[in-house]
Amino acid sequence: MKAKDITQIALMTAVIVILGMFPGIPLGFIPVPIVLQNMGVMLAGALLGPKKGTISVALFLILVAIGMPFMSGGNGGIACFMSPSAGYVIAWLFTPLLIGWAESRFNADHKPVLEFAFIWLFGVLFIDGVGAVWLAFATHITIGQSLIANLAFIPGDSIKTVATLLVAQALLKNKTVAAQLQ
Ligand SMILES: O=C(O)CCCC[C@@H]1SC[C@@H]2NC(=O)N[C@@H]21
Repeated sequence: MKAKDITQIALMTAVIVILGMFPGIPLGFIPVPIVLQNMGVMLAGALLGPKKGTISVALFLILVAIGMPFMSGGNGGIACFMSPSAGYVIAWLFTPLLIGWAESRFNADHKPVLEFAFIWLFGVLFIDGVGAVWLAFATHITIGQSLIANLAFIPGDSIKTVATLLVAQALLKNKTVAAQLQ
């Protein structure tokens, strides 16, 4: 791995940390807040691809696991992987892999409609689905109830998908940036 790859990974991890500085918005009816951090995870897949994107999210999760207060609201530590939100956080690790794989396999020229579809499928539906199943077990509600409650995340997460797409498309349009990201 080259120095530029390590720099890109570290920068993406920093972006996810910075997005965690925005406090979560509690929903009240489930113990999972609306956060911005999942947008960083989408961006990791859309910009860095499956390998570097996954490493950047893994690095973020390792920092959280060893106690860095990098989750929304300043949370950190191994408890973050056992809380009612843990399903989402664990799904974050696989999201860049899925988005990056789908993009490189089916959308190498970054057509916006397809890119939106892949980010939404793996950055919204996948994360919210895994998170909902874990949440059901953690809070002793049915999976159906949990899935219905999770619908509350879909509008905001869809807006984050559009924002991710716009940032990724703008950066990849620049030939120098695109060449660096290869
Ligand atoms: O800070 C945490 O403990 C993790 C919060 C996870 C929040 C999830 S990510 C997907 C969905 N969209 C949101 O805005 N919030 C939830």
